[in-house]
Amino acid sequence: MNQIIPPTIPPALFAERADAIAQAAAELAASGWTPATSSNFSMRLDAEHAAITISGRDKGHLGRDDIMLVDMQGHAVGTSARPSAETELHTQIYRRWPAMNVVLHTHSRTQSVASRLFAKEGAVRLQGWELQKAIAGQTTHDSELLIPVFPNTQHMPELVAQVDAWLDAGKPLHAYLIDGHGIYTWGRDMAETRRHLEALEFLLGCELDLRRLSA
Ligand SMILES: CSC[C@@H](O)[C@@H](O)C(=O)COP(=O)(O)O
Ligand SMILES: [Zn+2]
Repeated sequence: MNQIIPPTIPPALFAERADAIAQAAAELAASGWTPATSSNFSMRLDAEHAAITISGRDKGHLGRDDIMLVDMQGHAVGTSARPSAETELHTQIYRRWPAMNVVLHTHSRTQSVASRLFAKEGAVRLQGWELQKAIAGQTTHDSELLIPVFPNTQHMPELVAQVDAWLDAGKPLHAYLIDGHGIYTWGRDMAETRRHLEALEFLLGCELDLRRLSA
């Protein structure tokens, strides 16, 4: 893949972010959270650009050549490669929150099953779990942490509009599920975003267990 890097972006920065994405993706894939080329990952490079996975690549075996540049409207920059089909969901996060620098999207079995089970209720309501405090800004297990479940669609502007509507209603958002699809979460850096993803995977698994055991 021939990636031309704009002069305002240090090539070493792109390489560092691409390596960080590839490493995180390999670890998440090893956990079985990225089956069959699913999932996508990105990191902000500056106010105008993000590095993101090229569409359709095996997320367990990414190299620098599998990561490309996009602008904050989700358009490819300096390459004819095709960015993730879900790029607009990443750039929406970067546009809305200048402090957010990483977006991770995975398709684990737990995330997928939870998204279907809780779709009718429109959200997973997390309360009483100590691990809620792994989410930035959450200080107690007593708070209610809502993870919305948005209907799936192949038309990204519809998904973007659903997320915008949630945020424009003033509701807090740290992550969302897409029905029958997977989870999106984000953070200020890779470590924080991985922590969010791991905590949510654990919490969704606990909620599924509770439903199963109380059935
Ligand atoms: C392989 S099915 C999953 C895809 O449709 C999509 O949801 C996904 O997560 C990966 O798409 P991609 O375009 O590779 O970023
Ligand atoms: Zn997906």
